[in-house]
Amino acid sequence: MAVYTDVAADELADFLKQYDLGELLSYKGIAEGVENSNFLLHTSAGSFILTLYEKRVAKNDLPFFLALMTHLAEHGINCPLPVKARDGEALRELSGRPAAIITFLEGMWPRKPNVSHCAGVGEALAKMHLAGANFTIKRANALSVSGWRPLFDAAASRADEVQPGLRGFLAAELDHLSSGVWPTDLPEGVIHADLFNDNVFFLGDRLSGIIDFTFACNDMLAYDVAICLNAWCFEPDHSFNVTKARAFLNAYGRVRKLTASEEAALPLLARGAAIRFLLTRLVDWLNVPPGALVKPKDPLEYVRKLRFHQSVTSARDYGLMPSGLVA
Ligand SMILES: Nc1ncnc2c1ncn2[C@@H]1O[C@H](COP(=O)(O)OP(=O)(O)O)[C@@H](O)[C@H]1O
Ligand SMILES: N[C@@H](CCOP(=O)(O)O)C(=O)O
Repeated sequence: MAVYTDVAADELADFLKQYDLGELLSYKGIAEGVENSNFLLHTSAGSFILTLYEKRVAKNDLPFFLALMTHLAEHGINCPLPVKARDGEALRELSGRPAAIITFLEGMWPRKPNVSHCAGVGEALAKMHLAGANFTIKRANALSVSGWRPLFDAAASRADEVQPGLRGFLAAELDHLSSGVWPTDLPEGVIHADLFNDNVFFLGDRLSGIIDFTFACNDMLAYDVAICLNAWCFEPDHSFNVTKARAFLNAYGRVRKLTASEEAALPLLARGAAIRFLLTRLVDWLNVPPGALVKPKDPLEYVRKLRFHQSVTSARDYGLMPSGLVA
């Protein structure tokens, strides 16, 4: 459960007086997520999600996330909407943390994603990329290449406790990715940057919405594709499932076709995406705050994924044909 900061019932009832959300009927901490503290609220006006933003979220970035959700919702993407208080502001403070209430989205995230889920995600990601095209607020990706070294430095001295040799493995990969090979000329736009299965809701097999924009930023669109290849196209035993990758890439390409340069860069972008999640997971694994109700995610899952991407020689290995057509 990710609840780093608890909220007392009377404090929450007071907080809600700033909104037109009626009376608080019940609330509970949400047993999922690792980044922020989330609560499910039931009020006489309906169900809502209250988020208290924690460690990795800079307060200055919150207007970006909240405005982005509003923008995407206005452009046909089903995502939560920030709820404004009576003064017109959605961003507030609670228990010493920046806080916001967003609308509740119906659906369930898939515990065992199948090929059809992967296709749904490909289509939704491409639609989100197109919908974000005219969003004017900018936010740099704090967790791109230059953000990885500080994470490595924070974890390096204890990395070998998690797996012998991990420190050297990470150092070599970081050296490679920061040696000038990282692409700089691919199409950019607003990316979600964390579109994992617990951030995509389905009703049956139909994708019903996307949540959790707290890593969203401006970066290469194909980097978002690479993140999803990591998050959606491996099996529980960490073997790569090319059928899922093909379904995902095919569905993405039907909405927004990847350029030849984006396709060629996919193996490298997938390595970058793998080390990014490996590093944040490793830091979190080694630093669980005392008393926090959180289940840190396994960093070693990403060692295996990264090794796979290191063995990839072209986007063909992800199910793409050289022409850009899908097999
Ligand atoms: N708008 C929403 N509607 C319904 N459930 C939500 C919503 N936002 C978050 N949740 C629930 O809370 C969990 C954690 O949210 P998430 O945003 O992923 O956490 P974190 O802030 O830690 O990244 C989700 O897996 C989901 O169960
Ligand atoms: N997706 C990240 C963890 C952060 O995401 P959350 O939405 O589960 O809080 C990972 O898998 O490492």
